[in-house]
Amino acid sequence: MFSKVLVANRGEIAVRVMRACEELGVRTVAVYSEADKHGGHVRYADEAYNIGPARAADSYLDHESVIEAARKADADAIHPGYGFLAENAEFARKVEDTEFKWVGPSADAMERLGEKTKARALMQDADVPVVPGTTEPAESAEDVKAVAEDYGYPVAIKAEGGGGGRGLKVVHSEDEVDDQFETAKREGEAYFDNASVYVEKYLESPRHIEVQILADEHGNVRHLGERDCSLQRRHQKVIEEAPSPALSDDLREQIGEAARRGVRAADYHNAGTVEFLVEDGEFYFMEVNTRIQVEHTVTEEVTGLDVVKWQLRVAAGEELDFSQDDVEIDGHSMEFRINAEAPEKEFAPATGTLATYDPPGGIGIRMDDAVRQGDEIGGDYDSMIAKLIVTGSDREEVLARAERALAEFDIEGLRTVIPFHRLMLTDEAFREGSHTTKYLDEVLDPER
Ligand SMILES: Nc1ncc2cc(-c3cccc4ccccc34)c(N3CC[C@@H](N)C3)nc2n1
Ligand SMILES: [Ca+2]
Repeated sequence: MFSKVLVANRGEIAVRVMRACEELGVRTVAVYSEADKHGGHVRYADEAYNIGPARAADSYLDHESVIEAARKADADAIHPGYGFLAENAEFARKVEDTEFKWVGPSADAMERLGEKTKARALMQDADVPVVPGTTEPAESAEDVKAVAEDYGYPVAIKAEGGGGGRGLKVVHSEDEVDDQFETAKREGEAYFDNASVYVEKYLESPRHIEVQILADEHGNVRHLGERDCSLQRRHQKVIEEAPSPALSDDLREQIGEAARRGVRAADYHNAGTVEFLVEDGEFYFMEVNTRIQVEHTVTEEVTGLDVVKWQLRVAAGEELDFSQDDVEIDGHSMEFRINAEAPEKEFAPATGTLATYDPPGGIGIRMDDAVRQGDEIGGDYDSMIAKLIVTGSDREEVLARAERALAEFDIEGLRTVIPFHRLMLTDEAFREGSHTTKYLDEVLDPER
């Protein structure tokens, strides 16, 4: 096991990784920008290095600054967290070429799976159902029409460099194809520096189901069950849960095994998430996230497995010491992202001072955060300041416990989405688990 790990991130995920290190007897190194010099992750670490000004491009995204800090600290490994450089194959390759171990999949695996059309072809070869469409880039509007010929409208034109809702164009009829195709390529070039697009049958109201994977460097691949991320607003996940209320046990088993096959075929190691769309009892591969995710927590709560500790052990060459049959889903868990945003102002980012920060407690409550009362919350980075994870024996108990926890949660001095979460818990569709990925957008912005 490593003796010292540098966490190339900030906020709650940096503290999360450092907690795993603490439990493994590993010393921790924080990196921070000028804006974060009093940050929670700096307070928590054994040592900390300034890597630049507030602007992420000049600090948390600066390859050389991060590697330089690892050298100064004489760290053994670098854990990227999520966001920032976590899925940057170029940086992963740079780290692989240094004396530091990269805590994540290989740069090659990231590249194999990062290219959406390559990933789709690879999954198809592994008998993983993919959303019907092309596994090669679309060269012309004719390719779009060909998919519509086979599967009907609407179809989706997706940018190879897109993801997370960016670079997705829905085409409802043939007369829209030419313009939408040209626009998709132009925007792909402009936003992702990649004009390549591909085509899929557009599923009208899918659930967004993702499977947590752990794979060691000795050929063991396990899935840790699924998460349901269907409650989203403009492609931002709001509440995630495990297990999904929408899957039968049979579908659960099929999706988990498909995810394992796909990851094995990709020669993938460490933690990863295989994303699927589920509609009418069918599931379709969408993409792989080659990083630890914000919502990994709900999987940990229902399996009892510490995914981040396993990332560190696998990176240190250890074997997964449990079989697939040992993985049991017990109970139910929901994660509420606590964002500094004003729900009444279209969720605009909010800044201010945490005059009061009094999170809930009690049975089944987990808080993953890096803030404390009195902290300044600026607008330099993403708006999530904490995660409230609520676990219980079943979904009903989680809903009741979440209502209690959100009622206890007291934040003054800063607008947050807590009132929105309280409202969601009174929503009929959400309470019965029948919401789809479109539900929120249709409820909150019906005219969109
Ligand atoms: N062929 C096909 N059909 C339906 C889809 C539905 C989504 C989707 C997934 C999750 C939330 C959404 C919210 C509004 C609109 C779409 C979604 C989707 N996403 C959204 C972000 C990225 N992960 C891919 N791709 C889709 N692709
Ligand atoms: Ca994704």
